[in-house]
Amino acid sequence: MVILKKIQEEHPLVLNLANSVTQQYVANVISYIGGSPLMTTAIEDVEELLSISNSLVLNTGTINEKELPLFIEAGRKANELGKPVVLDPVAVMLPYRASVISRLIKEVKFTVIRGNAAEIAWFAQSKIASKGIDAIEDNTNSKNAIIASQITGAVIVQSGQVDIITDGKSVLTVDTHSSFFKVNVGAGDMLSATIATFLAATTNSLQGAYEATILFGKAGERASQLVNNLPGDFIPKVLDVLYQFAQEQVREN
Ligand SMILES: Nc1ncnc2c1ncn2[C@@H]1O[C@H](COP(=O)(O)OP(=O)(O)OP(=O)(O)O)[C@@H](O)[C@H]1O
Ligand SMILES: Cc1ncsc1CCO
Ligand SMILES: [Mg+2]
Repeated sequence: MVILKKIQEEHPLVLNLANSVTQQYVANVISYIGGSPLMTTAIEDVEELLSISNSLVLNTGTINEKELPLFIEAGRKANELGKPVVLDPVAVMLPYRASVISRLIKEVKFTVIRGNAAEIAWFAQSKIASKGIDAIEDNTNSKNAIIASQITGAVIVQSGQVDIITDGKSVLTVDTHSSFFKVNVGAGDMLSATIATFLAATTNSLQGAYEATILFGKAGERASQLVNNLPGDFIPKVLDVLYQFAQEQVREN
């Protein structure tokens, strides 16, 4: 895990325009794996913060019309400064959100787009059954992810029972087995932030997204063994295991 080791040496700063539901989990996942999280909602602040950040996450889970200029400004400045940008397009299948993301992707070039099968299908101009933030059909097919990557120019991470990572040419998969990711709200937001932390420590976006997804999946598997068949302790256990994985890298240094 070369990139995880580099994160322990560099403690990259990851700037988040987060949703207002899962911010604490997102901040913690970045911190536990060795990064330094920072959240902002101020357009006045964003240029200064980006100049000291190593990557940016735009999570549109609770975005509104007033906040859209902040998201566009942050994404454009990150592009100008050559900092990687991850998009988490929460429930982009719903009409208002679709209009927001359409405007955002016109102005900002994304390094990685991470979403569930229904969200990624939207970028491929296709459709997968969904309800609100959730994909109902669990698509393990890479077709939409490949098309989405070719249309957007971003590396796509399509999360689900099997995670699919593609740059439109190569397709990598992560097939780990965790009991409680699906029911815990925010696991996807945490994965997006984990990916952004990895991108802050490598210039290889496909490999960075892949290694981040493996790490997160493995933490889920180990956490599943630590919980007593109930979901409430699952995310804290995932965070504990991620911390342990990161500390193993520190000890190896
Ligand atoms: N059916 C499943 N079985 C096992 N793991 C899953 C399953 N679906 C998703 N996951 C895992 O859950 C994590 C989050 O992915 P998911 O697709 O649920 O994101 P999401 O829908 O954006 O979640 P949220 O909106 O709650 O943040 C990933 O690590 C993924 O591998
Ligand atoms: C439940 C929910 N609603 C908007 S964002 C969010 C967290 C999952 O992304
Ligand atoms: Mg989500």
